[in-house]
Amino acid sequence: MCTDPKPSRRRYSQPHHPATQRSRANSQLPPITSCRCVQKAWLASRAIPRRKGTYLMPGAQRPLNEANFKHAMTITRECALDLLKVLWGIHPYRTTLMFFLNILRGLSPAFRCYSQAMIVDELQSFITSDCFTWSRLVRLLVTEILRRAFDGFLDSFATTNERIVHDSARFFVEYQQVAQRLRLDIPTLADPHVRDCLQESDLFVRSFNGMGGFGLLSPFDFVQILALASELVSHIFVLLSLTGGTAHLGALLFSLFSAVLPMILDRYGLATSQADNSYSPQEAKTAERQEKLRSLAYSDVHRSEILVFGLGPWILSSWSAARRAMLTDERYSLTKSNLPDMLKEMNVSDLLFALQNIPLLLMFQSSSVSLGSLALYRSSVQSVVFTVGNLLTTIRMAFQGVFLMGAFCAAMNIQPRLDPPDEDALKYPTNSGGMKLEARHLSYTYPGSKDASLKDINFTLNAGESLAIVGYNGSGKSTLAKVLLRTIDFDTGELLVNGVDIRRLPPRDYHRRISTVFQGFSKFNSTVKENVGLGYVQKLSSHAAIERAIRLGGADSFVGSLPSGIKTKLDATGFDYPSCAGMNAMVPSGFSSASSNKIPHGLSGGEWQRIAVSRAFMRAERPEVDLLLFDEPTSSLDSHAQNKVFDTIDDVSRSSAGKRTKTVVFITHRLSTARRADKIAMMERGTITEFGSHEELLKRDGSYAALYRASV
Ligand SMILES: Nc1ncnc2c1ncn2[C@@H]1O[C@H](COP(=O)(O)OP(=O)(O)OP(=O)(O)O)[C@@H](O)[C@H]1O
Repeated sequence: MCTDPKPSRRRYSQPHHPATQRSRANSQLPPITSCRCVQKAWLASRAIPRRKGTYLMPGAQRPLNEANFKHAMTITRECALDLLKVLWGIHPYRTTLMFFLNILRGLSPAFRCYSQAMIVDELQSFITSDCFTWSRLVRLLVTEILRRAFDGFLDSFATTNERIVHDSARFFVEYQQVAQRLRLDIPTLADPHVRDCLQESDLFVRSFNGMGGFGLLSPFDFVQILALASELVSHIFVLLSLTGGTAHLGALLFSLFSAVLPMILDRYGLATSQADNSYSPQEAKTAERQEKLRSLAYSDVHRSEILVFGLGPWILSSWSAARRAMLTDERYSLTKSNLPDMLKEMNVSDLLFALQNIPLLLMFQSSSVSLGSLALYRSSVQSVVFTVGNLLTTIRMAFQGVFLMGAFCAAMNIQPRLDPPDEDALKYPTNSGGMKLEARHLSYTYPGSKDASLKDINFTLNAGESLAIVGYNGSGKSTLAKVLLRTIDFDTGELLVNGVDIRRLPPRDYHRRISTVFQGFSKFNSTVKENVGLGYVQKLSSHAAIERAIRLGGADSFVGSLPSGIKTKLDATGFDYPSCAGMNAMVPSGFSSASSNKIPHGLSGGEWQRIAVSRAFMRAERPEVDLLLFDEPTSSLDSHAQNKVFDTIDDVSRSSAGKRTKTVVFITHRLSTARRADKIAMMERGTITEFGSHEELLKRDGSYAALYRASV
């Protein structure tokens, strides 16, 4: 796996001992294992033999072979017990109770059979002999009723208890999973193994639904094995007490064999259902494509483009090609006739099951045998066969569950790649007057790309200076912005922030010092208030702060006229509803304005951009913010609005005395705006070819001067 956890490092703070379950669940997971062997075992279990570099799809069943058995053992040894201990710690009493109740539940079927056999015996003696007593029959019936009542009570109590344990455990693991997802940065998430690991970890989290929900087993479901084992032991005990001869023992072994036989066939690759294993990466791709095309056909978001570009027939034919390919594959695997299928056709298990009646005949020959004993014998044999089958299935599911658990443990140990190791981490070096940036020979190639998007970038931007990055499309401006924002790393070179290597600054701390507008900014399907307030969540409930940010971003001009002002819900997709205006017209006249206000309101491109700029201003004025980085913040705005935004950026970056207190970097294609900056970086083919003030670059009469002349 691509991550490089250092075993010596403590990754999670130890949970304190909170009194409530909620705070326990909110605490961080103590380190389960930092052993790389879990990651290695998990990854190795996914490798497809003889196809180097190819892996099973996330969630696919691991073949039951020796290598995987060893991997399962490693995972169990390294993380199962630790994880169970952590989960047990959430509800120690209830979890212990759950274990006992499951064993008790396992014993109850044998008691049931025994009790019913006694009633049958009593009835038999009523019909055939005179040693029958009513009082004994009534006693047996009352005992049976009480037993049933107790069974019912035990069952509902055990189920409720189990649900409480599972729910808390589920919340706990879900919480860890979400927290870990939020910790991970873009380069880490770009790794396909990390994504697969998180996906399998998600499946593990979902398994906490109780009793094999989603067909998966959570560690708590392992108690099922205990319950089944105790059920098996109790039935065997009943059988042994009923029979003694070797003929009966032989029949018993025969019964067990009949239950185990299908699993043996399976073990040697003669299984009848290999669906998951035969799901090759190519088939998975076809399935994914089919699903994507189906979603496209159903999508409202892309409806306009589908209509205007006439994509309907293409979607339909592509979908049907993918679907047909899948159906053909499925049909092919179904028609493949082999030995197990033939054995299945012959219903071997049923045949063996029929033979189990032989000892019944043997018993019948014995004159002393009672009807109840026969019934008890018959039901016990059937229960043994059924329980052995269940036990083997549960063990197989548990075997698969171990790998999902391994994925969870491995996922919890993934380190965000941009986080510096604890021993190297430095605090952000504060600097009055903004952030000083020094780039030395920076280069970067996107994963999977052949060409570098950044090549040998060099510049120095002093604290409080402003820099405009200009250049042709695809010249690397946004990539440089991402590097400066520390959302991606660089391959070679050095980037100093206030004299300190940016790689030694924890990104979370560094990001507190920045406010930004991304080129492809987010549009949240929420209210104006939240769309803006998310720029500084600490002030999300402050009306005044949000209104100020809206004013600074120039969004007040239209927000005031929205149906519910800043509480208006915005339609982020733009096309999710037939049309907001249309919808308003469709609302029956009797509807109150309140209900029509619930319909998300659409915005124009420029209006959305003002919302994004307002979001950046929500945080930009904070004293801890040293860098304002705006990637084409005004590309959709008219010239007047554009100037206003840049005037505001200038105001916000200065103290009340007019001194620059924040460094400003902005990317723009409008060179009339770029000339406002102290420095301009002209980018071409991934590198800065010219750097200096507007006047200096004009004097130089190079690419910038040519671009400037072309634009004015
Ligand atoms: N995620 C990515 N994966 C691979 N290559 C990428 C990725 N993003 C950008 N690139 C490539 O990197 C190069 C620089 O892209 P970048 O977005 O930085 O250009 P830009 O100067 O901001 O362009 P524009 O002016 O059009 O916004 C381009 O060749 C682009 O194709």
